[in-house]
Formats: sequence, structure tokens, C-alpha cells
Amino acid sequence: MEPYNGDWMRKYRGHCKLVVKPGSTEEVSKILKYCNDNMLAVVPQGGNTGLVGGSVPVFDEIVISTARMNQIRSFDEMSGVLVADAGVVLEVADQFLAEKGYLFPLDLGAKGSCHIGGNVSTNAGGLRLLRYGSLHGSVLGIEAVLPDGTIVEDLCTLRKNNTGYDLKQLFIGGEGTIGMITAISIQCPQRGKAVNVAFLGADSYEKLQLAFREAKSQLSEILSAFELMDSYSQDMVHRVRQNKRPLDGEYPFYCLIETTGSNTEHDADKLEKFLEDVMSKEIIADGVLAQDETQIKSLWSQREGITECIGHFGGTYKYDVSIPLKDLYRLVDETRERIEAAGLKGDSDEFPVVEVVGYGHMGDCNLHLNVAVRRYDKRVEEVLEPFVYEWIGKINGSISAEHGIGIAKKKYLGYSRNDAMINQMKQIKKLYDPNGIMNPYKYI
Ligand SMILES: O=C(O)CC[C@@H](O)C(=O)O
Ligand SMILES: [Zn+2]
Repeated sequence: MEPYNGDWMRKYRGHCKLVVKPGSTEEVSKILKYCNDNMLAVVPQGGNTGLVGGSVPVFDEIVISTARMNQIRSFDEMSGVLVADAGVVLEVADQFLAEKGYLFPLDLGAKGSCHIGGNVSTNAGGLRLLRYGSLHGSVLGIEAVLPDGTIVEDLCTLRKNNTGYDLKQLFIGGEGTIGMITAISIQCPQRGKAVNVAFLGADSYEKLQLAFREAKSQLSEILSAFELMDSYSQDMVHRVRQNKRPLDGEYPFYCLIETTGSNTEHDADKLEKFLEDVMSKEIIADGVLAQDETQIKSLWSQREGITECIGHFGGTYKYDVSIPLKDLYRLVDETRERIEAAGLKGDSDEFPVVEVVGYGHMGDCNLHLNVAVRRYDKRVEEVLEPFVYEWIGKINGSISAEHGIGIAKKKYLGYSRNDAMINQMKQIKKLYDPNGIMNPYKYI
């Protein structure tokens, strides 16, 4: 039961005694009907890589795993529409598409274990939302099972479909609270043949913002990622991996820029010119361009590896938030000041906090504020919460950009949603799940 009861951050732990692994939508339907008739609570679970405790039980809820529902149902090579079971691993879906010259329009660090059904239920954002948009746009249809066993079959394969309320949107980001997604249809873009990556260092957050503006204007249609990393996050990666840093010098801020297009020479030329320009204007202090596939992977791992390296020290308090760009990094500075003022951060074992770091998807105004700790500690939590959420609320940001609500943010929803909205959400929950068996104690 161990892997089904605990999340990978070792922060949330349930006491479930039963895991069921249906092999088909019909089996999910029978299970849910039985559970609903007998008032048994359930937790749908995919790869269990979530970061807000949404996919593990709180008490003894029954886990319904999508692990055995892992078939690609169809792929249309003309339209690029993929129809697949919820339990297909994201990387497996992407590799399948790669062979056909296409790409899954979502990519994230946990791709080797997360399931596409879980991605859609969380409305995961990932590393290239800037280019390919949100799942609310690319998911064309879903198949889901309601708590009473009803199968909602809406695996539409068309982009345009204005026929009444767009009900699938409730399941995208619904975190399994109104039904369980069993399959999805999704619009996949062509895989760009030319991928280039640059890793840049900047002397200030202001300069990084200027670099972002230039990147949008000079790289325009080929820009596929613009990721932010502060020096603290890179120090953590270095401490854990002891690897050679990408740049010779050290800078307070770094960014990773990726371009994806169809013409290698044209794209490389554009990126080189951009680099020359931002360096000559002293917007960027130093930069390196990946020369081959291996270097592309190693530069990306400086960014994708942050979560894992930070976790290495013990635990992490994670805040996945949206903030208008100009204020985005201020939250990290202010949080670090508070933690230091409370005397909670230090190099030796007596201090719970190792470091306060900021990184994320700058292109989408999405900050990951992470507080790496040697152990979870109430004193740290009290300094962080509700401070972080109040800060976000005041600035009209979002307390959950891409990781969802789960158990971690349930009580803070009011900082991003007003009473009228929360009431509507409660009504929807009641309508779909009157017995409250679907992923209870979370979300709403
Ligand atoms: O661990 C985190 O806080 C962020 C994880 C993920 O969303 C990322 O962007 O790397
Ligand atoms: Zn992220």
C-alpha cells in the first residue's frame, strides 16, 4: 500500500487499505457505482506525482488507480488528434507521437511517471505552456465516469464545437472531485525539427524582464520556453550534483530560452543574433548556446532538476503561484527576509530551513517559490502561511498556477476566488457528487 498512501514529497500520508486497478472504463463505472451506493469514498490516482496532496487519501479512502488503463486508442496523422486512456504515461504518449512527427502539447519534469489523465485532472501547465497553451485549449474531449457510474463519453476530435456548455472544462483541473477521467482526446502540434537552447545569466531581475521582452519580440514565433532560475536554485543543484556550471561566472538570475521551429539555420541564426543584441545592450551578462542534443539536455536539467535537488535536503514547502511579472520575484525576497528574521535559516542541523529559492515559468508569470527544509516544522509553516497567500491575494495573483488545490490549498481558496465563485463551485460539486465520495476533504 505504501506508494499509494504517500506522496513523493513525503508530506501527505493516507491510511487506505484498498487499491483497485480497473482495466476499462466499464470497470471504473462499476466500481464507482458500488462505492456511491455504499457511501465509500474514493481517490482517483495516476502517477501520484502531484505536489498538493490531491492524489493520496486523507483517511482510508479507496484508491482507484489508472495504472492498467494505458492504451493509446487512436491517432489521426492528418489532424494530429490523439485519443488515449487516462493511465498512459506522459513520456510514453510523447514518444509515440515523436515517431509520427508530433508532440504532446505538455511537458514537465515528472513526465516519466505522471499519467496524462492526472495531468488533465490537475490542468498541469509545464515547461512550454508559453508556446502550446493550456490544456483547457488543447484537450478536445474527455471520457469520464461520474460517481453514480454514468459514463460521460465526449471524446470529441474537433477543435470547434460550440454546442452548449463546455462541460469537459469542469473535469480539466477538477482534480477528480466530480468524476474520474478515463480517457482524453487532445490536439497535438507537429514536432519542430529545429530545437535550440540558450542559458543566460543576468545581474538583476529587472534585466531578466528586459531579456524576456526582447526574446518575445526578436524570437517571436519560434520561442518555446522562457524559464527563470535564481542563483539560490542553481546553488542547490550544484550542491547536490557537484556538476560543472553552464556559465563560468555566477549571477543572481539565470534564464533558459528554448526555440522550436522548422529551419535549423534560420532558428540558430535568430537566437545568435538575439544573444549578441542582449549582450551588447548589457541586458544579459553572459550566455551559452547548446551545441548539440547532449548540451540541450544538460542545460534543461539545470532547470528541470531543481525540484529533485531541493527535495534532497529533506522536505520542501512549495508555493506555485501566478504574479504579475514586475512583482514576481519580490515575493521570494520578502519570504527569505521573513524566514531569516525568524532565525529559522542556517547551515547547521539546528535550523529547519536550508534555503528559500525562486524559479519557474517566467513566460507565463508562474513562480515556484520553494522553501527547502531539513524537516517539516510548524514554526516555518507559521511564518509562511497565510503570509504567502495574503501577499498573493493583495496583488490579485493566483494561489495556484498549475499544481492545483488538493489538500494543500483548500483553505486558502478565498485568497483567489470570491464568495460567489466558491458558492458556484460548491453547487457544482453537490450536483455531480451528492454523496461526496469523490476525492473528499480536498479542493472545495
Ligand atoms: O517543485 C516545484 O515546486 C515545481 C515543479 C514543476 O512545476 C516545475 O516547474 O519544475
Ligand atoms: Zn512548474
